[in-house]
Amino acid sequence: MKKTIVVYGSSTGTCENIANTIGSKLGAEVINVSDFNADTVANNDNLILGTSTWGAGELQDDWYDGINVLKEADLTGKTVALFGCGDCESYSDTFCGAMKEIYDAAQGANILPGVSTSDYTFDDSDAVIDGNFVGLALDDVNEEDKTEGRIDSWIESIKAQL
Ligand SMILES: Cc1cc2nc3c(=O)[nH]c(=O)nc-3n(C[C@H](O)[C@H](O)[C@H](O)COP(=O)(O)O)c2cc1C
Repeated sequence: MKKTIVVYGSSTGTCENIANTIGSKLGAEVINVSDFNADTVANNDNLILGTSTWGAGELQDDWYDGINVLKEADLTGKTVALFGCGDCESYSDTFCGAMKEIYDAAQGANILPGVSTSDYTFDDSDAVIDGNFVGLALDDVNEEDKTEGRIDSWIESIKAQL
């Protein structure tokens, strides 16, 4: 695996825990997005980027500066994988929607495929393109029992490209 970093934005610790799990499974460094900057991009080949979704399909607050870092960076040759935390019952219309904002900002990188929506129950999400989430969607609020298996399958599906 090339040089890899996990970057998360988290308001109440859920996405942070997920990021730490992913980081330990990959053996990768994990940082809060508030510490994400141009050097982070320059010094890593693989960026694993995660956000929870707040408001109605909006980014976790700390990600707004991170989005600008991504937009201003030269992402040529970088590989990006996305993950998101949400709540498919209380926010069924905007489930994990914030991943799409990071996906849009990361255009120019090689963005690895996300997961099929077939394992999820929700009404709508901006983060779905052609039947797939743009990253790994997780609902640790209602489906905590599925989280680790979802992480493991997703890592299995992307690790050869990292
Ligand atoms: C006020 C509020 C708004 C939320 N909006 C959404 C949403 O639009 N879509 C979604 O999937 N989850 C939504 N959630 C659920 C959070 O994303 C979920 O609780 C997540 O695990 C929080 O992760 P964090 O602690 O890492 O920030 C919302 C939660 C709250 C309290």
